[in-house]
Amino acid sequence: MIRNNALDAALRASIHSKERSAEMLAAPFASASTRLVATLRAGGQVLSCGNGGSSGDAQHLASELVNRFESNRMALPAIALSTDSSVLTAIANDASYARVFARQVEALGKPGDCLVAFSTSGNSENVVEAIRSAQVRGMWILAMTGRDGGQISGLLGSADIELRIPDSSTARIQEVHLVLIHALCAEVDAAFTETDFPATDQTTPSFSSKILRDWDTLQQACGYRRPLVFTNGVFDVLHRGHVQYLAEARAEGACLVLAVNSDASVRRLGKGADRPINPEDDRMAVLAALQSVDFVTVFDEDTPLPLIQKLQPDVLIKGGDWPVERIVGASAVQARGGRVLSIPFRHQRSTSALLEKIRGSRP
Ligand SMILES: O=C(CO)[C@@H](O)[C@H](O)[C@H](O)[C@H](O)COP(=O)(O)O
Ligand SMILES: [Zn+2]
Repeated sequence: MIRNNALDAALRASIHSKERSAEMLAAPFASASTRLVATLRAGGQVLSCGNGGSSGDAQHLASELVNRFESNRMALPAIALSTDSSVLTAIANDASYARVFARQVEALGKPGDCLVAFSTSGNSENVVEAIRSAQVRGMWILAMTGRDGGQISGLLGSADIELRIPDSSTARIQEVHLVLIHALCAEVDAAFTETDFPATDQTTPSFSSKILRDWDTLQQACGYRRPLVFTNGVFDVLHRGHVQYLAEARAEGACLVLAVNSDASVRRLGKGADRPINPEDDRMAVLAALQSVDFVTVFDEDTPLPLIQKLQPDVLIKGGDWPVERIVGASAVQARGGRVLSIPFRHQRSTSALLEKIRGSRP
């Protein structure tokens, strides 16, 4: 058998690097794949970037998300930021090469999206700048690094994930990055099977899957989808004011959880003997059909405080009739650095007024 020493050495070194990575990256890889799937399920997109061989990796990942990896599934949104030479040359020429990815993140990134940042040294300035811009926009970072993780490692926050290859050779690090790309894509393929997304509706999961009564299940489903927005209410007879307010609430983050008062808890509010008009199952079904609502749940307590404490939302929202200081759970959310908003009503509508009108028109 003829062997080539250079090839043997490269293959041996690559295998060694892959074996060490298998030992060290199992846990962060599991978090990264779970989080990537959750991001895509929430309608978030993936932006990817890197230089040289890593720009190829960024493109490789995006192509397999947009098209497919090994099995048929819906198309998924991903853009490699190293592909448009007009955009790249304009930014590099008018600003600087350090800004080529950051500027595109500012143009395309939305809260809850993922930036996959490839850098074997962890020090490429344009990748570092892209990470900073993505963090400002409420995106999370999946950093694919090597060596000691460089500057990138120090920039990452608690919401970010680093897959750092334990090697010091750029080539070996890139070789393991490619294995990670394929392993991530296999997890994405498995999560987005044709069964989950039937051919008749390839983009919208069925609305009944948004109704999660069990708070543990809800916490698992939305825990990674941050910034997480929470609101609550009775929502007995849905009207235009509700729809507008929920759309504005959703725009504040990457996922909106809506908790409705149970029928028993509505009765305790003393709105009238015949309230709620619509039982909780019906109210939840109608709300789950709204595009702005990611999950609907129910609470039986007098206030949603226990649920807010469990989910730890980043943004807590009520309608404009609630001043911030009276919003239940406000101090718990603010203590974690979250925001509490009272969204002014743009349409003066109320369920009680609607009901009076209907009753008044009875023959
Ligand atoms: O592919 C290779 C080396 O294998 C090179 O093109 C390499 O990617 C370039 O030198 C990059 O500029 C290195 O950047 P980084 O990995 O340190 O961020
Ligand atoms: Zn290379």
